[in-house]
Amino acid sequence: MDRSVIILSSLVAGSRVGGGVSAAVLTRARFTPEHVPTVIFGRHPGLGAPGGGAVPDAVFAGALDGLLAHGAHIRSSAILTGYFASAEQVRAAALFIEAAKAANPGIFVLIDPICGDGVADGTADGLYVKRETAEAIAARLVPLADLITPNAFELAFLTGRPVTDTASARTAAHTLAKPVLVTSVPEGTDRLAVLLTDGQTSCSASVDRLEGVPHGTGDLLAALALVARLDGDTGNELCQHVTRTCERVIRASLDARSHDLLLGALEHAKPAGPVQSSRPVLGLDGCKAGWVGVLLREGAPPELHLFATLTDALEMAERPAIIAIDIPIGFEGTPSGPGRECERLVRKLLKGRASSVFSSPLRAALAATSHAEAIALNRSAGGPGLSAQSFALFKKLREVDAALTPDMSARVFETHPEAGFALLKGAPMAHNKKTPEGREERLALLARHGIGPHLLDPHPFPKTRCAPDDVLDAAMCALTARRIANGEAMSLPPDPPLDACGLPMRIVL
Ligand SMILES: Nc1ncnc2c1ncn2[C@@H]1O[C@H](COP(=O)(O)OP(=O)(O)O)[C@@H](O)[C@H]1O
Ligand SMILES: Cc1ncc(COP(=O)(O)O)c(C=O)c1O
Repeated sequence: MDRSVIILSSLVAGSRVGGGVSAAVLTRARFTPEHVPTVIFGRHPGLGAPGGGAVPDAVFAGALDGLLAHGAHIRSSAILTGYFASAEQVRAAALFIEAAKAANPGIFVLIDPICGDGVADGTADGLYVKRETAEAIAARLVPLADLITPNAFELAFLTGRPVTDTASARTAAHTLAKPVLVTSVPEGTDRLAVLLTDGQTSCSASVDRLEGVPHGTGDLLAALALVARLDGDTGNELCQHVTRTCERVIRASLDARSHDLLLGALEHAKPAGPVQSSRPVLGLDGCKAGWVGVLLREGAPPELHLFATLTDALEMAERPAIIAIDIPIGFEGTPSGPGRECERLVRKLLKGRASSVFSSPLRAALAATSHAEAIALNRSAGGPGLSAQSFALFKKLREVDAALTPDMSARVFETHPEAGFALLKGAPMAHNKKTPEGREERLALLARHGIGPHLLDPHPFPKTRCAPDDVLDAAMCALTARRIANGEAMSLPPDPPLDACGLPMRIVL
């Protein structure tokens, strides 16, 4: 399976709705969209005559046959369906999904049963697609879904039950006997809830009901849910994440007085935020024993952890939502300057302590097994020689590089604790971190930001397993992880280049 996703939905050129929104969200999350349009419109039909028209049924079905012949369904991670122009298109989509599931049982099918909006009383008043199209979606597509994303009206239509609040939404959703993510469930008069239920458990998140919200929010939320699901999120984590991210995009669009959703606000390089800070965050630094971590959780004291491997940290039971790590992520093939761009930018911030920013080796040098070989490989790729200190980190660099994939870049971030301390203080630290004065000034800053001295002082580990400054650095990384989770962090550079493996080369502070 590769990271492609097949989208069967509208193509609305001028408005941020339909399959175009799904494709944009997936692209930002580094999936490759394969979009078969059901209609080609110039603008959203709600804004006036949309122009264009439906893709003829035979053309649509023919394109699906072509995709099957091309093996797209075998390579793809998921199929996402949305807006359909006819019942015949729905039937063709159902046959396509059946064939895809037969060939690739792991393929994930998300059905967004787009058919109407309005009073969710279980009747057909409020359908904006033809009734037979809506009925075909209910009869043919819903049974094939791994996740369904109706709004309150659509859930009521699919189940014949009124949906007036989260309790009635839950009852209606249970009758579908499938995981359902219901959007726009009224919660009193001034809030809207998103409810996720899988038959056994359910969870919800809610937002203020806002005026003048652009079209396309349902498409945005469904695509975000698909990305989250493919990245392994489930339950409350998924529900909170998609609701908050959708809210952020809506608010950014309203702030900019845009009639369309401003998808730039998604900024995949940055994490979703402001997220529920109840999700734990982890700061990590390499140490002799492996990795030392400081875990921050809302309402609980900070915790120290030692991990033998990075994978142990990534998979720890607390499942930190954001992990900030003091180790380079992403390597250049040929040098863009002295070190990666992010390292040059951080050096500028750290006048006086710029030597603490190490220049990463080039990717080719990572394979070296001796210092001499590392120097030779780095030079033959066009880079400078490498210090013994830098070669000493190679084992850790390789471990991180092997463990991370591009889809983890919304969870795992490279940071630089010296720059983090400088940001907290407003100036670079006065003393080297290995001196008693340097330790004192760092402990004091950490204590002021909620990581009290008792956790870190006296040094809690044998020095043969973890050095005192490693723990301070991990604590600083944890504070940065919390800034990232709260949407307060900055990425250097803001729009980072990707390395050959698709990893963003950035330092986040
Ligand atoms: N008026 C609004 N105020 C605040 N959030 C909204 C509003 N409209 C939509 N949203 C958010 O977008 C989500 C999806 O929008 P929704 O209108 O339900 O999709 P659809 O386009 O399928 O009808 C909602 O669950 C909610 O989180
Ligand atoms: C062509 C078309 N019309 C209407 C809609 C419904 O959009 P909304 O619920 O945002 O008004 C969609 C959503 O994808 C669409 O693609």
